[in-house]
This record gives sequence, C-alpha cells and structure tokens, in this order.
Amino acid sequence: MLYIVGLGLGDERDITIRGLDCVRKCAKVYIEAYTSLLSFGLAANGLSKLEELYGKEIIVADREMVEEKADRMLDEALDSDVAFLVVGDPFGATTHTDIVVRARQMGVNVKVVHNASVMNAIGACGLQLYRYGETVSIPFFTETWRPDSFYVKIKNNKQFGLHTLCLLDIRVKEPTFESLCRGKKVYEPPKFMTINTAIEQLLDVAADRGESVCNEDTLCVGIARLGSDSQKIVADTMRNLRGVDFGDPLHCLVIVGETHDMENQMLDFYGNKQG
Ligand SMILES: C[S@@+](CC[C@H](N)C(=O)[O-])C[C@H]1O[C@@H](n2cnc3c(N)ncnc32)[C@H](O)[C@@H]1O
Repeated sequence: MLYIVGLGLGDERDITIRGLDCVRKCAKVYIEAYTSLLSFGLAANGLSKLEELYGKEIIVADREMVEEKADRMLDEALDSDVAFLVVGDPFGATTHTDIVVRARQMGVNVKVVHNASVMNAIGACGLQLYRYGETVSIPFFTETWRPDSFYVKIKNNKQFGLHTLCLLDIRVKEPTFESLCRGKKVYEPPKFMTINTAIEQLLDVAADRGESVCNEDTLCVGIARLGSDSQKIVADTMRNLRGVDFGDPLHCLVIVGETHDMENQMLDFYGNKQG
C-alpha cells in the first residue's frame, strides 16, 4: 500500500492523527522535498524534528527521484506499506496526481490522507474561495526566457471579476548550465520567488504588452508562510507591496477581483500598516 500523507502548512505537528498512524505503520517513509520544502524548515533541522516526532527515519525524495525514479518507491509499495509525505495536501501540486496515476497503473493500492493546502488556506486573507478564477504559476524570468501565459489567465479572471491566486516559482536542485555542458551536474543553491519579484515581473509583462490588467494601482494581497506562526498577510496596491519585506519563503500573491463588503472588511484588517 502507498499512503500519500498531507502534512499541512504550519510545522511538523500539523500532521493528522490518521496521517501519523499511517507513517508509524509503514516500512519506509519518503518526503517530497521540492514543492514546499522551506515552510517546514527542512533545510535546517526540520527533518530531524519530523523524524523525532514521527518515530521513523525519513528519506528525502527530490524532484529527480519523484519524477524519474518513483518506480522504485512504487515497487516497494507493491508488497509493503510505504508512506510518501507531502507538505500541504497531496493534491495541492500536479506532480502528486501523477504519482497516483502511475501507482494505479502498476497495481499499487493507494490511500490518501488529506490536509490543509495553500489552495484552501488562502481563505485566511478574507477573499472568498468561491470567487477565485484559475490559479496561475509565475516562473522566474531569465535574460532570454520570459513566458507570460499567466498574464492572459489573470486577464480572463479579471473579466469575470474573479480573484487570482499566483503561486510563485521554487527552484530546488537545478543543475547549473555550465555543469550540464561539462556532463557532471553541479547544483544551484535553492531559489524561492518573493512577492516583490512577482510584482516586478507582472508590471514588466503589463508594460511589454501595453495593457493594464495589472498596474501600480492594482490591489493585491501578499501572503508569506501561510499557516505558520510567522504568517504575514498584507493587502495593498502593487506599488506599495513592492517595498514590503515579507521575510522568509514561501510566498504567494493574490490579485484582487471584484469584492463584496465582507471581503473589503477583511482586506482593511490586512491593510498595509507600513506603506
Ligand atoms: C506547487 S504549490 C505546492 C502546494 C502544496 N503542496 C500545498 O498543498 O499547499 C507551491 C507554491 O505554493 C505557494 N505556497 C505553498 N505553501 C505556502 C505557504 N505556506 N505560504 C505561502 N505560499 C505558499 C508558493 O507560492 C509555492 O511556490
């Protein structure tokens, strides 16, 4: 059996009792370490805290392992109990749906234990979950690569008065270009997009396109470390949010659509006290 267990967003104690029962009975425990790594401080001593609380050794599965070598984990799950831990909810990232499909194709039984995800905890900022359009992902721009399909989606959402949740790029275990040329991989340090960079990129795309789906006066909500004790939520215009220090990752951004009275009251509560 493969147990895919959501860990939630806060810290190692956010696992559910059902999730913990699964982990404790499994022969092997893997943790996905690239879609939401830092929220659990896994880069520091977070992993040993997890191992201590769960009473199990935990194997860190990086992107390569999950996307290319998952068959080994799935083979093990054919004749023993294996847990795959995911920060947030198992279905909060598309990769994990892929694992479920591959497991079912191999005849592996799968059980999912749900938990809070950025996709629903975002309700904390006061904008109603029912009034969001398509979620977008904003990738890091490079000198030569500036994909902007997210912009059209934001435009479509805005046309219907809907809010847009923007998930921001995470780069973990990316090989350097030079090392790829030399045939021996050396990895870049992990990179997490900040709300400030996301806003810069959004304003750049708007300027390139000569459209003002987003401009300096667009109302947004910046959210950092959602669900943790140090969560920070600030609602303000892009102009003002650009200068706010949101601190450590992970960050995401909501572009506000049409709002109702209750939503406005919540946004006032998160109004930028620094800007
Ligand atoms: C692919 S999603 C992973 C979602 C995760 N599996 C879940 O269910 O919440 C990763 C992106 O979501 C956003 N995100 C995830 N957790 C967050 C948090 N606690 N606070 C703010 N943003 C978060 C960040 O923009 C991050 O790059």
